[in-house]
Amino acid sequence: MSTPVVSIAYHSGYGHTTVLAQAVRDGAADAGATAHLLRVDELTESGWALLDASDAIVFGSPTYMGTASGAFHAFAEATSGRWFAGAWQDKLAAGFTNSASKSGDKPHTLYYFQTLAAQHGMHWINLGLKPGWNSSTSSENDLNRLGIFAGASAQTNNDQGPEAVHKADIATAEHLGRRVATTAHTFTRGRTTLTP
Ligand SMILES: Cc1cc2nc3c(=O)[nH]c(=O)nc-3n(C[C@H](O)[C@H](O)[C@H](O)COP(=O)(O)O)c2cc1C
Repeated sequence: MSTPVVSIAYHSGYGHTTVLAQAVRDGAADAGATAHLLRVDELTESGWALLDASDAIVFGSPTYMGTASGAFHAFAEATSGRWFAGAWQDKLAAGFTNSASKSGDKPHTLYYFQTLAAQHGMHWINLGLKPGWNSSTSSENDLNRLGIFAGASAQTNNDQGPEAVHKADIATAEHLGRRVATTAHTFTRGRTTLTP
């Protein structure tokens, strides 16, 4: 049985989103995937080769000015050669983001990732969690405490460092990593049965 490969392609300006990227990686590894952590602003040829060989690519970026960071957008533009070649067609995709405000327009960053994935013909994996922290009996320690379905989201105060990333948001990112790895297992096994 082949082990699915999950790559996390992310940017982080000040380290907060790196904490989430590591959590996605840990969740994917916990669910039996080979997981690679790749900064999109430091991608080498071997990094691109890892992305090309991945079953799933998880996009991650802080939310800057209501969308992904400039560094992430530069990476997205650099994937256009893969778009022309259809190189990432039928890979799995998912995403995560972090911002300072509770909303901060961060769903838009995830919708942007969804659009990027769709342009490549990739299959989007959503978070698969009910919203937390939305009733009198729930708490900010709930998984998916920010109530966003498209991917994993985090809110970190703008006057605190990466150590302040909320534990519930880290757990939510780990959940996403496990979900991507589990789905990748299903896809890779399914493809094996379909290939003569
Ligand atoms: C240029 C810039 C733009 C930002 N825009 C937003 C924004 O639109 N919404 C928001 O809530 N926070 C915004 N922030 C705050 C960051 O999202 C927040 O500090 C985040 O934790 C940074 O993650 P990082 O450490 O991975 O770079 C912005 C920060 C910067 C530097």
